[in-house]
Amino acid sequence: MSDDLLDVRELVVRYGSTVAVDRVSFGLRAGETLALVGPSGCGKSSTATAVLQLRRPAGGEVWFDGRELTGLDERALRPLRPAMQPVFQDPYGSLSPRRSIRDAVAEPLRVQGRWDRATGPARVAELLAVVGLDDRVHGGRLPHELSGGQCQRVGIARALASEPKLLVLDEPVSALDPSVRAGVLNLLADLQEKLGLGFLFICHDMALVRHFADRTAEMRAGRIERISV
Ligand SMILES: Nc1ncnc2c1ncn2[C@@H]1O[C@H](COP(=O)(O)OP(=O)(O)OP(=O)(O)O)[C@@H](O)[C@H]1O
Repeated sequence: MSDDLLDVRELVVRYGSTVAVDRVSFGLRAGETLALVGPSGCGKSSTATAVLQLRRPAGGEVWFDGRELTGLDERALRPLRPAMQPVFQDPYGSLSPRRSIRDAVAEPLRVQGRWDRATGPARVAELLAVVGLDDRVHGGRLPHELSGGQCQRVGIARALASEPKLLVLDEPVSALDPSVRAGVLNLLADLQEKLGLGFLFICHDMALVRHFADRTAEMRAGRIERISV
């Protein structure tokens, strides 16, 4: 075990006979951003979903916050899952189209048994405020009544509701208008500084990665070729 928040060792992901991730290893400290970059199909998203244990890896180890996850069954994983949260590329696709923004942010609290009728609504308003949205203005709206950038902020608020230590950001601004990308990235950077979050940041835009990441892991054909600072 290392001091890293996340320590991935020799990770292997297979789809049938396709080896999508081939013995990938990296570490990530609290408060750090590690970018995963590389051409389409090189295995970035497969690495992310295997780290999150959304798809169980075929081999290797994933140490998260001092626990090895690949050996745990679903029941043992359940209490650990809130601490590692994904934020996906498509802000609308991550939200239920018929559920209000307020409900979307409240859902993780309810699912995790942390909803309190007295304090829950204020907690939701607080989470929306953290991501720059106003519960009174935006809380009652449906996802299609928000902009892409605002929707992605809701996705981030939902992730924060679980009080995570790690965010796995899979192309979080790629679907957004260039004019709103910087705002969302600045928000993420502020949150990281305030909360000490670790970010595994999947991105294909090298200019953005250079600006945003502490270290960059370059993937090709399922393998990490190098990790640079
Ligand atoms: N559900 C799946 N079933 C079969 N093969 C898959 C599946 N998901 C991914 N693959 C394959 O695994 C390899 C890695 O895909 P992955 O989506 O992880 O790459 P990526 O680097 O994230 O690509 P992109 O940048 O285009 O999202 C590719 O060859 C892909 O075709």
